[in-house]
This record gives sequence, C-alpha cells and structure tokens, in this order.
Amino acid sequence: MGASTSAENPASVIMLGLDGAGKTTILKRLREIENEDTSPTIGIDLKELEPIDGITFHVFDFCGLPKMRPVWQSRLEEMDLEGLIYVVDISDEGRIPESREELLKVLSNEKMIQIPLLVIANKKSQSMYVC
Ligand SMILES: Nc1nc2c(ncn2[C@@H]2O[C@H](COP(=O)(O)OP(=O)(O)OP(=O)(O)O)[C@@H](O)[C@H]2O)c(=O)[nH]1
Ligand SMILES: [Mg+2]
Repeated sequence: MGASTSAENPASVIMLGLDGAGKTTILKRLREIENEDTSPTIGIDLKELEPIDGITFHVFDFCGLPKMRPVWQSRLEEMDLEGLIYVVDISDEGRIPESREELLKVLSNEKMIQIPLLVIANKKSQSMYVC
C-alpha cells in the first residue's frame, strides 16, 4: 500500500473480469448491501468503501463486456493504482479460457508488474465444497 494513502487520500483499486463474473455483486457485499438485484455495469462505476485501518478504498467496477475490455487497458494507463481484483465465474467452465486470456492481457501491461493482484474464484457451487 502506498505510504500516501489514508482516509483523505484514498487507495484506488480496479475490479475486472468478464461480464457476469460477479464483480458488482461482490462489491455490494463488501459495502454490506444485501438482497439487491444487480444490473450489468454500464461503463465504469466508482464506489467508496468504509476505511479499513485508516485507509479509504475507491473501487472502480468495470463493465466486463468484450466491447469495454480495450477501455480496461486505456484506464489502467491513466490510473494511480494500489491493487487489482480479478473475478472469475468458475461455474462457467466454458468461459474460463476467455477469462484467463483477458487477465493475461491485463498483466502484460508493464504497469501491472508492481500492482498486487487478488483473483476471486466466484460462484463456487455448494456441491463443490463436498469432497
Ligand atoms: N449463483 C451465484 N450467482 C452470482 C454470484 N455472484 C453474482 N451472481 C449473479 O451473477 C449475475 C452477474 O453478476 P454481476 O455482479 O452483475 O456481474 P458483473 O461481473 O458485475 O457483470 P458486468 O457488470 O456485466 O461486467 C447476477 O445475476 C448475480 O446475481 C454468486 O456467487 N453465485
Ligand atoms: Mg457489474
């Protein structure tokens, strides 16, 4: 975390993943919003999280549709980022190669070398816990 981040000086985190992966739903849970329907994100949505250890987080929730993915790259270039959260819908096995490819494109950006990455395997079904 950058030394300059604080309640007044927020840390910016970007949330990426394919359309429908569950980015906005996770963000709602982090903001303790329950039982509210989620619509596909149009463009980019900025949400502020309650401070954690004195640090306020600004989370940029992107639309995951193919037509918006070039925008991920251009915005990455402009932003002063503290972290990347990448969400994968692991219930949709057919789209995992597409998701992997998009993540690799993001990580191939030189800027991302220094940026902490959290990958969330989302939509894990109940039955998958039984082994
Ligand atoms: N079963 C299940 N459904 C989920 C889960 N997380 C999200 N969903 C559903 O998946 C759908 C898409 O979720 P969103 O949070 O809108 O997905 P998104 O990644 O923000 O999608 P875009 O904004 O289009 O890029 C919604 O109908 C959610 O209710 C999960 O953990 N389990
Ligand atoms: Mg969304």
